[in-house]
Amino acid sequence: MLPGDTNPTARIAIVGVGQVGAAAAYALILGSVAGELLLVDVKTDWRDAQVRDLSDVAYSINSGTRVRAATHHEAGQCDMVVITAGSKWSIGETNVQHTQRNVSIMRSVVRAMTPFRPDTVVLVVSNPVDLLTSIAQELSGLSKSRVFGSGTSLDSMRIRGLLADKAKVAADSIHLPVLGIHGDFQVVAWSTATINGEPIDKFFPRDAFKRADLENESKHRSESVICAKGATPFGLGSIVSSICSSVLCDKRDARPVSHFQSEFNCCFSLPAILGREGIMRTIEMTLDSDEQASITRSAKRLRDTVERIQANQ
Ligand SMILES: NC(=O)c1ccc[n+]([C@@H]2O[C@H](COP(=O)([O-])OP(=O)(O)OC[C@H]3O[C@@H](n4cnc5c(N)ncnc54)[C@H](O)[C@@H]3O)[C@@H](O)[C@H]2O)c1
Repeated sequence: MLPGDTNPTARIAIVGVGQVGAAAAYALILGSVAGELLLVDVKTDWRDAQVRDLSDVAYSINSGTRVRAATHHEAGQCDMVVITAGSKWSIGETNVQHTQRNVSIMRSVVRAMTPFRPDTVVLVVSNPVDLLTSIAQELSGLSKSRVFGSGTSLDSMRIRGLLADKAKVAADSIHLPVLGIHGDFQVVAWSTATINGEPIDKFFPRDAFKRADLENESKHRSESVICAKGATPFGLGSIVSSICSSVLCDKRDARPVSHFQSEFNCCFSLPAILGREGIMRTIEMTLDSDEQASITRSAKRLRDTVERIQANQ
């Protein structure tokens, strides 16, 4: 990391130091993104073991980040809080039951941290990320711009990498965001795709490859990794670290993240500028009519689910 990527006076808390939380901590320590990293988990023996293991990483590279155990309340007083608390799917559990369990974990995590320091920025990573971001935002008492979710950041990074491999160019010469609700209904914004600043159709003839194949590879890669090893910690861990750096160093860079959309009264991913106050602004995009209709359909479904859950709380 470069000096402009770190903020030595900042404190970050990670709530839920399972596989994803620990990978995020590892990436944050390697990058010395903040001066102090507070780890929180309901399993306190587990949390303390993660503190000892990750402290060794900090010592081994002379990191500017120190690691310690903390409570939920202390987490709510940090500059930034990353929520990776969740539960794994159990055999026999339906999707609805699993979602309800994660909603109830998110409620208890957010309630245990309130009142938050008013300038805290909260990054929600736990799934289903758009639903849980919408719920955390409502319960936190923070301004809407200060609570956002990782959303489709990993999906966008992944499809950009896959397309870069095909085009034999660097990944950062590709613009191809994945937008909407993370998961089955996310939308790849092909109509906006560019390679080296030129529309994708100028680079690749339309029949050069099947776009649906690339989308499916990107969408289903997490499932295949989870089937084989139980979690997808590393990709997301490194994205969490770079999002924290964008916020704490007030970088004002653009990323597709899940944030509040007033038209739908819930959170989902559109590109946004990130800075010290969280979401600084949404970037307006002109999508084609199919892409827009697909996002609108799934956003309305999410809004109905959020309203149903809020009515039953
Ligand atoms: N948004 C994405 O792209 C994406 C990608 C991968 C994983 N995830 C999500 O990240 C979350 C974590 O995944 P994981 O593989 O690390 O799971 P994990 O089971 O390994 O870790 C979850 C941790 O949360 C802790 N926890 C549970 N309730 C808590 C509470 N109330 N307070 C504090 N800690 C609590 C558990 O003790 C556990 O250590 C899951 O919801 C997963 O679906 C999201």
